[in-house]
Amino acid sequence: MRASLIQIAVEEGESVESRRGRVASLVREQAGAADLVVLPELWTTGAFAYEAFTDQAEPLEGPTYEAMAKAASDAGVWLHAGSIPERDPDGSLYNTSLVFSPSGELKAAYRKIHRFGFDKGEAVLMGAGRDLVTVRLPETTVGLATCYDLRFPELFRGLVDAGAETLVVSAGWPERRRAHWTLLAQARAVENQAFVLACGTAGTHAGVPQAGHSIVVDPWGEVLGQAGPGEEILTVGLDPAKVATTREQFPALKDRVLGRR
Ligand SMILES: O=C(O)CCC(=O)C(=O)O
Repeated sequence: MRASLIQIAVEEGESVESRRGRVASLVREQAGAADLVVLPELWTTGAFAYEAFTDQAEPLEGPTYEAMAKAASDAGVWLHAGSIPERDPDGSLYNTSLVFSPSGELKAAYRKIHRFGFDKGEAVLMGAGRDLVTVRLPETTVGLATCYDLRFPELFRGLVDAGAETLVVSAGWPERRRAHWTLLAQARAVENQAFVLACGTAGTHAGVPQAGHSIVVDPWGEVLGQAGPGEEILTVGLDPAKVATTREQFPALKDRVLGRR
């Protein structure tokens, strides 16, 4: 199985419409190169462009949904389309990730559970998701997480309990905490004996330089590939069977004592 993480630069100089078109083209270019394509968090607005959340919020089946469903089916790939600022029919906002099948059908939507910002930004502007979400691909079961979620190991353990073998993290992680990003991605892979595919953004928006350095880690904690700081497509080959062999050969998950389901 091949996965491409599209680490785009999110900058204010580019309109949301233009970025949406550019990202759709990049997804289409993955036809034949990847089975699964992953995009970052809130790439239409930027994860720190708080004012734009309200201005650019869209219904679940809004313009980003439409463009990404079409890009997935044109390319014939599974597409984790990153997240959008979703406006619920009741008016509240959520940071919602979308996963499309190669025929362009929505297979999963995940509302970010842990909102970032403490008492400001996303934490006050957006509602919190409540549900863990997994989606079955032909070769692996994917568990969904978004950015700040990476700091909460219990979410990932819950996804593993729900059958996840590949953990996809869509993010807009800032450069100033890049060391945490790499460390936590590896930790989540090792402790859950799962692949971690973590896709962030490049560039600077709302005055916050982004970390880039999207990363793919295997169930033994080995880094299969890591992007640099700029815009880049990171394509990595994965052997999905490595989850089962790692869990069989080093069965630490079976030795859980606390919180076991
Ligand atoms: O946890 C962090 O350091 C970054 C989190 C973040 O930027 C986000 O969730 O948008």
